[in-house]
This record gives sequence, C-alpha cells and structure tokens, in this order.
Amino acid sequence: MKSAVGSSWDADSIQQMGMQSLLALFDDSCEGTIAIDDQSRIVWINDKYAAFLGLKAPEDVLGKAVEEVIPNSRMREVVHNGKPILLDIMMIRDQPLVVMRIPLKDEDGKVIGAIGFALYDRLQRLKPLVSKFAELQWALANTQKELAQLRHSKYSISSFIGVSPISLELKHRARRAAQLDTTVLLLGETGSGKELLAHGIHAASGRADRPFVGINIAAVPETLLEAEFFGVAPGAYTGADRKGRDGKFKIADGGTLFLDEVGDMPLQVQAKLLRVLQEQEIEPLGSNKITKVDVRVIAATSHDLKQLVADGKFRSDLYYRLNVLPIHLPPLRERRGDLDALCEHLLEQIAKRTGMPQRELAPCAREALAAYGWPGNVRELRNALEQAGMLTDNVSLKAEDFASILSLVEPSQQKEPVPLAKDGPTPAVRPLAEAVADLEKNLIKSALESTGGNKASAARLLGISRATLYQKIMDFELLSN
Ligand SMILES: Nc1ncnc2c1ncn2[C@@H]1O[C@H](COP(=O)(O)OP(=O)(O)OP(=O)(O)O)[C@@H](O)[C@H]1O
Repeated sequence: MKSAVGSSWDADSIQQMGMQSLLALFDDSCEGTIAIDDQSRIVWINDKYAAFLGLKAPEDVLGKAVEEVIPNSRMREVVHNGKPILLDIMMIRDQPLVVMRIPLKDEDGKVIGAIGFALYDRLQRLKPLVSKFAELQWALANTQKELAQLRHSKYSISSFIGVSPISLELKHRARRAAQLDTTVLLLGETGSGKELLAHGIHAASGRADRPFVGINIAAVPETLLEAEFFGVAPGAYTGADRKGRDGKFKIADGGTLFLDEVGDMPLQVQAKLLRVLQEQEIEPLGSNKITKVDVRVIAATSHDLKQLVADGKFRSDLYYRLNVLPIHLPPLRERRGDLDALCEHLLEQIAKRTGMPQRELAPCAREALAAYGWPGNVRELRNALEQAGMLTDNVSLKAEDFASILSLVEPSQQKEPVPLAKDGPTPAVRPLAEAVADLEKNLIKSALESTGGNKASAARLLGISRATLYQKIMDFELLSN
C-alpha cells in the first residue's frame, strides 16, 4: 500500500524506518538497552548499560536469566503477558532509572522476547519525578528500618525478674528452648509473664536479628483472623485491602511468631494453622499461590488446653503440634520469693515513666502484698503499685495505701463486705435489680483493673464470654476501662 503523499514509501517501510529511528534514538539517548528472548535470557545488552551495571565483560551475561544481572527486573513479566510497561521507575545500583519495556513479537503476534530501555539524566523533564521517587524511596527505607527495629525483641530472658528457685528453673528452661528451633508452648495465668518470656526466648535464639511478631488471637474478630494470619492477595477484596497485604506469618518470615491466647482460636482456623505449622507454607486469602515461610512459633495460653481438647474446642493434633516444648509459668502466689525483686523493678519502672520519685515499700506493705493472692499476677502487681503511688505523696508505701486497691480486686480477700449502697454505714434497702447491677458493675471494674484492662482475661476471671463482657461494659458505660 502506498502512503498518502504518493511517494514510493509504503506503510511497511515507514513502519520499519520508524522503528529503526526509534531504536536508534533510544539507543542514543538511553542509559542502557537490553533485550531478552522468550525464556527471559539476555540476548543483547548495549555497552552503555553494561558499563552502568559495572559488567567487565558484557558478552559473559549473554544467555543468563535477566534477574541474575538485574535482580529487580520486570522484563520477564512483559514476556509472560505480552504487555508493555511504558513508564516505570526502578532502582539500579542505588540510582533511580526511568525504564520502558516493550514485548517483541514475531509476524504471528507471538511474543519472542522483550526489549528494555533505561533512561536517566538525559530526560530533564523527568528529573523532578525521578527525584521525588528517590525521596520517597529513602523515606520508605527509613520507615522500614524503624519498623524492623520495633519488631525486634525489646526484652531478654533476664528482663524476666525472678530470683526464686522456681523462676530460676523457668529461665533455665527458656534459655534451653531458645537454642532449639522448635515450637514452644507457654502456659500460665493472665499477667504471669508469658509474652515477656516469649520475647526473651526469641532474643536468645538464632533468630534474634529477624522480626518478632505477636498476635493476640482473642483480640482479633473471628472473621478477620485468617487474613491476619495468612494475608490477602491483591484484588481479593475491594476497598482498602484491594492491593493485598501480608499476613503475620509472612511478616515474621525468618523470625518468631508469638500466638497469644492460642486457646481462643476458632476450630476452622486451627485446621489451617496446623497445616502451616506442618508444611511451613501459606496461601493468602483469594490466592491460589503457595508461599514458603520459615517461622518459629511460640504459642501461649492461660486456658487449660488439655481440657479444651477434651471438650472438643481445641484440635488434639494441633495441641500435640504446639506442645512440643511446654513451659509452665507458675502464678505469682506460688513464687512469693520473687515479690521483693519484682516490686523493686516495677517501682523503678513506674518512677521512670511517670517522672515521680521512686517509692519504697514499708515492711507492713510487703507483708500485705505477700498475703495477697494476685489473680492478675505481675500485671496486677504493677497496677497496684502504680495506683498506691498515686494515692499518697509519701515515698514509703504502707499497707493501708494498698487496702482499697487490693480489696477491690479480690472480693474473697476483702475485710469489709462489698458495699451495696453508695452512702450510709449499713446497706440501704433498695430494689434488688439495682443492687445486683451495682455489684455486677463493681466486679467487672475490679476484674478489668486486676487484668490491667485486658478484656479477654477479665472475662475469664469472671467466668463469662468476651461478648457478654463487652456488652456489659457498654451497658455500664465502663468504656474508659
Ligand atoms: N517476671 C517478670 N518480670 C518483670 N516484668 C514482668 C514479669 N512478668 C510479667 N511482667 C510484666 O507484667 C506485665 C504482664 O506480662 P505479660 O504480658 O508478659 O503476661 P501474659 O502472661 O502474657 O499475660 P496475658 O495472658 O494476659 O496476655 C507486662 O508488663 C510484663 O512486662
């Protein structure tokens, strides 16, 4: 076919010349040009690109997979789906380059390879874009570094304060567990230090410089748990998750995943968790791609897992999988020998945090604390010390400074009966429902205080479900707790 101007140029030759000119132009104004075949092997690279990449002998890279030379290359993607990537920015040797990638097709339209152009300093107009990109890259790298630091363990095993023989043995077991790369199951009441010890085990293990990622299963709504664990593939959902997101297993890859309150896991998720623990593979929601992960799991629970298995609420195969190396954390009331050291440590922490002078314990206060049952364990002890410090300006805390705090927490240990009426020395006669509601409200407040606001643990102490507790918190307007 002739062209419209009537010269001897036909459309095919115009197309061919156009292509040649374009290629020559790109070759001239580009930092580099590279071509690959349908197997994504390099078939050609120009001298400029070879020099930019620091290749001493460009011919040596011919036949190599493109990613061996440019690790973050997307040329394979272009060959794979036959679609060009007309404008993209990529970092090569710490420099942002504007890149364009075009599929090469034969006469039948079959993709036989791809050609890529990398542009840098010649396109002045793209400079603001490139420098903005470099700025964002820098900010992202910094944020990632900060996040990685935050994910590293904050504590070591010696952060677990305890000098009683029982605590020394516990720390010894934890150190041994750190050396073995197996699953650990921490068993103990709420506030007994399971999470603290999990941090310590990670910090003493070979994974210390990799992330420590925690998830409190009781705090995640059932419907979100799977996404939280395994992630979501791009496009699986609309809205905020459209781009997909990594799950905790992926984030913890190479490191440790701490599964807190593992006994609260729904049965259906238990089955999936078991598979991941066995195979060390995850499948994000909405994806059919399986990804390998290398994660060490430390699980914790304050439930009697064996009982849950007997009740059919916890899978026995998962129980055995988690129970490889169980460590029991005894409640504080069974290791009262730790109280002095713990109080000293916690009072120092509180003083540092609040900026107030460090308090001491008078002998009568020590006796009162030693006689108490501590259902909320070390968390409750810390709260009690902090509250007592707020009630008085005296440096030395006395037994009476704890009276109201401890009696609130454990009704069975109260010297005074629980007041049903707010005023008057004797309980006023009033409608039963009102009095019962008051009592209920007080008990819920106490449970929340003794567990430091941990609702799952408070529900357990009260023997009610989390849902019921949440409802009652709303009913009694206890939201600030
Ligand atoms: N032996 C200890 N030495 C110092 N601090 C401790 C000790 N045990 C617990 N704590 C502190 O008490 C608080 C509660 O501990 P932690 O969260 O580890 O308990 P937990 O057993 O995981 O509780 P829960 O089952 O409610 O999640 C934390 O602030 C922790 O640092």
